[in-house]
Amino acid sequence: MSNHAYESAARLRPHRCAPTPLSDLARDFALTPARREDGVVDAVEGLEVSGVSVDSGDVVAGELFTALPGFKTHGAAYAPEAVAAGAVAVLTDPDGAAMVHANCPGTPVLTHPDPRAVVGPLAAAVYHHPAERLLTTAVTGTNGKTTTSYFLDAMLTAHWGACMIAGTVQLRVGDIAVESPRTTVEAPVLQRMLALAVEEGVGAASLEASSHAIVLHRLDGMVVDVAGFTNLQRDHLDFHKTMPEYLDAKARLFTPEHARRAVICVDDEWGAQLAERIAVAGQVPVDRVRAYAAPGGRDAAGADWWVSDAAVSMTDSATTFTLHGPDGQAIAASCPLPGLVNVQNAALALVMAIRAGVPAETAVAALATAHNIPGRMQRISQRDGVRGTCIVDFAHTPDAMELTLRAVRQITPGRLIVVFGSDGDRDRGKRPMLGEVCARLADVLVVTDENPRSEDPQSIRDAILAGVRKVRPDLHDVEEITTWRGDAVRRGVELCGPQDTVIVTGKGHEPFLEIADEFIRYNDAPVMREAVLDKWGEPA
Ligand SMILES: CC(=O)N[C@H]1[C@@H](OP(=O)(O)OP(=O)(O)OC[C@H]2O[C@@H](n3ccc(=O)[nH]c3=O)[C@H](O)[C@@H]2O)O[C@H](CO)[C@@H](O)[C@@H]1O[C@H](C)C(=O)N[C@@H](C)C(=O)N[C@H](CCC(=O)O)C(=O)O
Ligand SMILES: Nc1ncnc2c1ncn2[C@@H]1O[C@H](COP(=O)(O)OP(=O)(O)OP(=O)(O)O)[C@@H](O)[C@H]1O
Repeated sequence: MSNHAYESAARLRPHRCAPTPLSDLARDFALTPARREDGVVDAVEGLEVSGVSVDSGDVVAGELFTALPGFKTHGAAYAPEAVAAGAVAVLTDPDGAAMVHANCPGTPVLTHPDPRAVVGPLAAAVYHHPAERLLTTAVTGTNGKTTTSYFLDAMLTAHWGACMIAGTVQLRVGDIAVESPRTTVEAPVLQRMLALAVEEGVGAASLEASSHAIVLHRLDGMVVDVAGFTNLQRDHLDFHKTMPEYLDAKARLFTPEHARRAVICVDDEWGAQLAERIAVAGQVPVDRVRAYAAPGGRDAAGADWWVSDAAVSMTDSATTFTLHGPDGQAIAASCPLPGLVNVQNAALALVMAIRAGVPAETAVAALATAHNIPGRMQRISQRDGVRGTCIVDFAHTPDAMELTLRAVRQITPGRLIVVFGSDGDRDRGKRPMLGEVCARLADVLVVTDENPRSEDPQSIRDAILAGVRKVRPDLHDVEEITTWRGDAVRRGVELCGPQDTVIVTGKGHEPFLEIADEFIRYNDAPVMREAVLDKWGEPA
């Protein structure tokens, strides 16, 4: 998937970018013109660049190709492709320089001991520091980044007229929206998007910041106006090794190099620690938000903003709550997505928006309309006496599934139907666990395929069903759809009565099914929409 998405992200470039002399970049970023084997030093005088790329497949004429030493290979190996696409020069580390000299004899090379660390600030300079001309927010945390960043998108758009999005689901500037290759794109891609946003008169940007991105310098070179933290849960320990190390990565976002203000959810112990750390450092003003106390979490004491009276409305599936502020504010809000986790996301987004200068009433009104987040509790049909509630969601871990099903149960007077599967070539242990959670919390289970990849789909379904049988050997309402995921979604809708909810989980916004080594275009939302239309027709 990433390759398709990465190619399309190439469209998000400014139309004009005044070129920058390479010698200025060499001076400002301590880049050293490389010395060739014959002793001659590469000359950069008179050369100019009008863009930066770290991927050879992404280079357009006039750009500087930055060849990074990678985890798998060295970017210098791809310099010939970059030069063929029109790269003016190559920036790399001393190891890469020899490789580029050997393979691209006429191309000047600059070196830096750590090109990954310098490419963000360098790209910001080449694109003329676009972040300084926009209002920017960034959300980090294990869960809730996408949802919170879409709530912010709605709030910032309501106040500034338009907002750019860069996150897991989408890269969007003005009318151009493309699939996102990852949660946080490489620094040059981000800087280009910001430059395009400035050109297009887009006033604000809502970004997601993954911990990988923070560690790998993808956000270097810009200071976001308001950075927010949702929560920290066990994840990515292959990359960060321990939870404290994982928190350290997130904490870097809340330093003056990266953010002007911090808004931290202190519902879990990690958020509380982080807020404390930022307050002690005293460099970035911090607001603490308590939406609810997660197990091991703190109570309202120690929070600047806190939530009370959270209640689910059965009529429109929204959750209402009151957000109290440090100046005695009592802001009545309605979050269009069910569940306490979304109250956390909504409360965080409201405080971030208010700190970004959005009037509270504008932010509250925008939040109430923000129910159409692709694949995040996305409502395709709303219960109205005739039709049932139909939802597409992204939950794909046992914890997320549990939270999601509990939230959906609260808005379901009838039966809860879940359509789900589990990934192939990934964590096998979670398959029976997903089966167990669904068997405990739902009434009807439709088991299907997610991304079988190289595995036999039957064996994945069998593992899920073993989990189901372990906790509910008596459960009869279990169906296995072996043909095609779309058939399972249609079956779920077919089973859904007027008091029921059907939720399809696991793929959310994702636009492909990965079967064997093929990427097949597929998305749950349009399939469910078509099934809803076939069953009930257009809503009155
Ligand atoms: C672990 C990690 O983050 N790796 C990143 C790292 O890759 P790498 O060091 O392995 O790169 P490599 O394959 O060795 O290639 C070396 C260099 O050659 C370049 N290259 C490579 C091939 C080619 O044809 N042309 C070319 O120019 C690459 O762009 C790279 O700069 O540097 C590359 C760009 O320089 C990133 O694209 C790559 O992200 C990979 C694709 C990735 O999957 N990252 C994931 C783990 C990630 O970042 N995930 C987080 C979200 C996590 C979450 O919350 O779920 C995210 O922000 O999406
Ligand atoms: N605040 C939250 N706390 C815990 N779980 C959450 C929270 N918000 C959402 N979730 C769960 O996590 C899933 C993914 O939500 P979301 O996409 O907003 O998070 P994310 O951090 O962007 O994750 P990803 O990068 O994988 O998209 C949701 O389907 C929901 O089940």
